[in-house]
This record gives sequence, structure tokens and C-alpha cells, in this order.
Amino acid sequence: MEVRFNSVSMQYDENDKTVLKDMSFDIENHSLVSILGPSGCGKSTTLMLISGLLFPTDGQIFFDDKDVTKKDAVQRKVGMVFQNYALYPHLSVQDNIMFPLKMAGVNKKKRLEKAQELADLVQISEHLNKKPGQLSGGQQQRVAIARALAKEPSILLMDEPLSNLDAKLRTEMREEIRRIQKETGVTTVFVTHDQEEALSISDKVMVLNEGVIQQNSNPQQLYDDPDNLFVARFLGSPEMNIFEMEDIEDSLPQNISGRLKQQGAVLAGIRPESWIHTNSEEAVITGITERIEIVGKERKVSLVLESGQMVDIADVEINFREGDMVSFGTDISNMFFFDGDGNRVVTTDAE
Ligand SMILES: Nc1ncnc2c1ncn2[C@@H]1O[C@H](COP(=O)(O)OP(=O)(O)OP(=O)(O)O)[C@@H](O)[C@H]1O
Repeated sequence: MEVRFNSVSMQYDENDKTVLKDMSFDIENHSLVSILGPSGCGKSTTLMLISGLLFPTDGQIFFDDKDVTKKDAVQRKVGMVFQNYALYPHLSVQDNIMFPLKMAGVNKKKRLEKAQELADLVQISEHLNKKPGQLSGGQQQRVAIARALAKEPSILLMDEPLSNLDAKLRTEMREEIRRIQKETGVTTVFVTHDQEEALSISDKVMVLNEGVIQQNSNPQQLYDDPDNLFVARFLGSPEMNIFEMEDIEDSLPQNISGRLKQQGAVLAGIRPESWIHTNSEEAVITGITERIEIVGKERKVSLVLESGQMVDIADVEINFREGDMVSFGTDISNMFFFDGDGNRVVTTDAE
């Protein structure tokens, strides 16, 4: 099922602030889309509006060509998975999976068949007779996914489904969600505030801030070609280093820095992994190495510039020590520029 928002706005209360502002997007059939953004940006509200558990103040919502704006969750036939699993503790795994089918009046033979099929899909067959309390968090979430899929939903909605799991299980389960989504082909919307999670499993990531879509594109594009300063800084860890243009323009070719300024560029950004250690005059920054962190294969250097600005540098060969004065440069193609409103400024030469 394709989902389309047409200028949707949401205000919980007349006197309250507008939580989502004039939101328009398309979610392609059979795709997995993540909604990513900081706390309070409107991720769950967007998901609830797709589900039909909430209704917009303005705008229309379409499932394929059908206007579902006024239809509730049952009419929209959505499947939902929550952070806390929301399983029935007194029912077995099998009964939990079959529950929506029982409510729909499906006969027992068919219910059992479907429960087995879904248990196989989410790889929980050997636990069918257990109660949720006897399962690990990851296994409980598998049951919740199977239950959400039981009625062959038009769309599967997941609100921070992995938040209660430890780091290793989180990684494992996100791969599982991707596999299950691919096998079933069900259009899936996944809410998370974890960028790695969103980038690793999604066909598209919708980045939200303060109820406004900042960018809606494939994960690689978000990282390599951010539309604005918010997206550039939100994605990537450590965060992109940001400089005032005037602090950095001397190291840019004059014709390019002139053109960028003409276009309104006031800030320049360089990702920590784009720096190259150099002794040449082409260095963009020079500073004192304040800290070197080596954790497994990760290398991170914190450099303090003369101005006092701290710069993060990652993935470089470390042939210097803490306290050393070191210089770094980068190719102009690795630099991002932004105007005073935080919008990206691109000159063809700087691309
Ligand atoms: N029932 C409600 N009544 C009034 N305001 C609400 C209600 N639910 C959410 N809000 C407000 O709407 C805004 C968006 O909330 P929402 O839960 O959608 O954000 P979120 O991005 O999912 O946040 P989080 O990551 O913290 O869960 C917040 O400012 C929140 O305070």
C-alpha cells in the first residue's frame, strides 16, 4: 500500500502549538521508511496519523488512491508494533499471535495454520506454547511482529520497536525486521531516534525537526548530500565540524570562496572522517591535539584550534601524540556550505 500525506497539519489542542506543519510526503508500496528526529519533533504523532488512531487538523491522508483521512485504524487495516511489545501476559505465544484472527471470527483451523506460518516467519516456532514472560525481549518483539502481521495489514507501523533491547540484540533485531519486511513485502514505517538504526535498514529516511520534514531521501543521500545544516549535523557521529566561513575561506581557492560568499554561504562543514593529516601549506586547520581515543578500530582525535574551537577528527592514522601541534586539510569536494538560514549552498566547482 502506498501512503500519501497532502499538506497535513496537526494541533492536539486549539490553543496548543502546531505539532506537524504542512507535511506532504509519499511512502512507496513495499518500502521500509524510517521517521528519524530528536525527541518531541513529531515522529509518533506522524505514525499515529498514518494509523488512524489520531486525525489531522488539516490536510488529507491517502492509502493508494483512497482518501482515508476520516477512517479509523480498523478501517485502515494497519498493524502496529510498540516499544513495550504490548503482548497479553496470560496468553501463550500462539494465542497472542492468533488473537486478532479470533476477534475477526476466523475459524480455529485457519488460525492455527496462520500462527504456525507467522511463527516460522519470525522464527519463534519452538516457543509457541510459552507465555510472553518466559521469553527474552527480542523474542517478545518477534511475537508482537507476528501478531501485527496476522491480519495481513495494509501497512505495518513500528514505534521505537527496539528501544527496550540491549545493543547487540538491537542490531540483530533490526536485521530481522528488514528480512521480515522484505519477505512479506508489507509497506513499513519505523519510528526511531537512532540514526544508525534508520540508516541501516531503510529504503528511505524522513528526517523531522519541530514538525517539519527536513529531508526525505535514501540513507546514502542524506549523509552525502544533506539539504540543510540540521540534517548535516544530525547524521554522523562524531558530528560534522562547523566553521564560520571567515575562519576558513583563506584555505579555499579564491574564485570558489568568492562565489560561495556571493551565494550567501556563512558556514562551512567538514565531516570528522574527511580530514587528512598534512604538513603542507594547504592545511585548513592547525591545533593542539587534546585527546586521542582508540577504541578497537575506531580512532578519534580532538583538536583545539587557536580560536578555542574544538574539532573532531576520525579515521586517521595516528602518528602524533596528545599535546602535539598538528595540521589537517581536506579536499574541497568534502566541504559543505550553508547560508544564514541553514540551507545548503552548492557551487558546481565545490561539488
Ligand atoms: N496527547 C498530546 N497532547 C498534547 N501535545 C502532545 C500530545 N502528544 C504529543 N504532544 C506534543 O507533540 C509534540 C510531538 O510529540 P511526539 O510524541 O509526536 O514526538 P516524538 O518525536 O515521537 O518524540 P519522542 O522521540 O520523545 O517520542 C511534542 O511537543 C509533544 O509534547
